[in-house]
Amino acid sequence: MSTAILPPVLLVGCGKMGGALLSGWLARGLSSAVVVEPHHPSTKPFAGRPEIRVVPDAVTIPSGFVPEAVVLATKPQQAEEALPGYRPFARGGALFVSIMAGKTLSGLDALLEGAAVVRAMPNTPAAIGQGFTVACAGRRCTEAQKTLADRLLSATGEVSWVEAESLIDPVTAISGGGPAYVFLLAEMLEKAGVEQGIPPDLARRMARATVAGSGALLARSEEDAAVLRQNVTSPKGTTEQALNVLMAEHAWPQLIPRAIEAATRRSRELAG
Ligand SMILES: NC(=O)C1=CN([C@@H]2O[C@H](COP(=O)(O)OP(=O)(O)OC[C@H]3O[C@@H](n4cnc5c(N)ncnc54)[C@H](OP(=O)(O)O)[C@@H]3O)[C@@H](O)[C@H]2O)C=CC1
Ligand SMILES: O=C(O)[C@@H]1CCC=N1
Repeated sequence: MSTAILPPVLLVGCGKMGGALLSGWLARGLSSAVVVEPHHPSTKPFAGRPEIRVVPDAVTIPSGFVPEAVVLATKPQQAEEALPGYRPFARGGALFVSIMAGKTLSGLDALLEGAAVVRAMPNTPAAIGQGFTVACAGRRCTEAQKTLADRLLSATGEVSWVEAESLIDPVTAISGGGPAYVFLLAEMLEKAGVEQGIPPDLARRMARATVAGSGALLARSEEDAAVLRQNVTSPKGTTEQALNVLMAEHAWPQLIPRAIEAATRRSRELAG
C-alpha cells in the first residue's frame, strides 16, 4: 500500500458514504479535492480544509481543476440525471470510481459514454480507516488506473478485487450494509438492557462497549468467529440459553440469509 499523498479527486456527492471516504482520504493525505454537493450541510465537517473546495453542481467545477479520479457517491437513483455532466472528465482520461449500489459497469459506461470505470462497494468504517471495500474493474481500465483506484480505496481500509461483477451485489448486502446490522445489534442490546431495569445510560454504554470490544477482539484474533463465540459460551451456562433462542432453526440461521438475499435482490433491481 502506497503512503504517498493522494492525487486530485473529484467527489460527486458528500453524504454519509462520500463524507466517510473523504475523511479517510484526508487522514491519509490528499493533494486536493473538489466536492460536488448541492446539500450544503453535509460538507460542514470539512469546512476550512484548504485542500477542499465545495461546489453545488458540475457546471461550477473550476475549469483548471484536473482530477485523476472522479468518485461517484450520489444515490443510485440520482445517477441518470447527474452523470452526463461528468462526461468531459471521461474524455479527459480521468478514472471513474462508482460506489453506487446496484449501478453496473455497463450502465455506467453508457451514461459516461465510454469512461474507464471501477465499481466498488465500501462501508462506513472507511471514515476511521477501518473500511472494507470490494472492487471490480471495468474493461476500459488500465493497470495504472486500477492501481489508482486501489490507492484511493485502500486509504480508507482493506480492499479486495473480484473479476466477477455479479459478486458486487451480495457484497453490497454483506459488507456494504453490514455495519447497519451490527449497529442494530447494539440498539437491540441497549433496549433489552433498559427493559431488564438497567439504567438507560449504563445500558447504552454496555451495549456500545460490548459491540466495539467484540469487533476489536475479532479483528485482532486469528481464531474463527465460531471459536470466539464458543469461548463465551460456558456449557450449561447463561449464554447457551440465549444462543438456543438466537440459533434456533427459524431464528438467525434463517433470518440472516433471508436478509442478505433481500438486500442482494435490491442491489440487482437498482441497476435500473
Ligand atoms: N451509506 C453507506 O453505508 C453506503 C453507501 N453506498 C453508496 O453510496 C452512495 C451515497 O450513499 P449515502 O452517502 O448513504 O447517501 P447520502 O444521501 O447521504 O449522500 C448522497 C449525497 O449526494 C447529494 N446529491 C444529490 N444529487 C447530487 C448531484 N446531482 N450531484 C452531487 N451530489 C448530489 C445528496 O444531496 P441531497 O441529500 O440534497 O439529495 C447527498 O448529500 C449511494 O449510491 C450508496 O449506494 C455504498 C456503500 C455504503
Ligand atoms: O443501503 C444502501 O443501499 C447502501 C449500499 C450499502 C449500504 N448502504
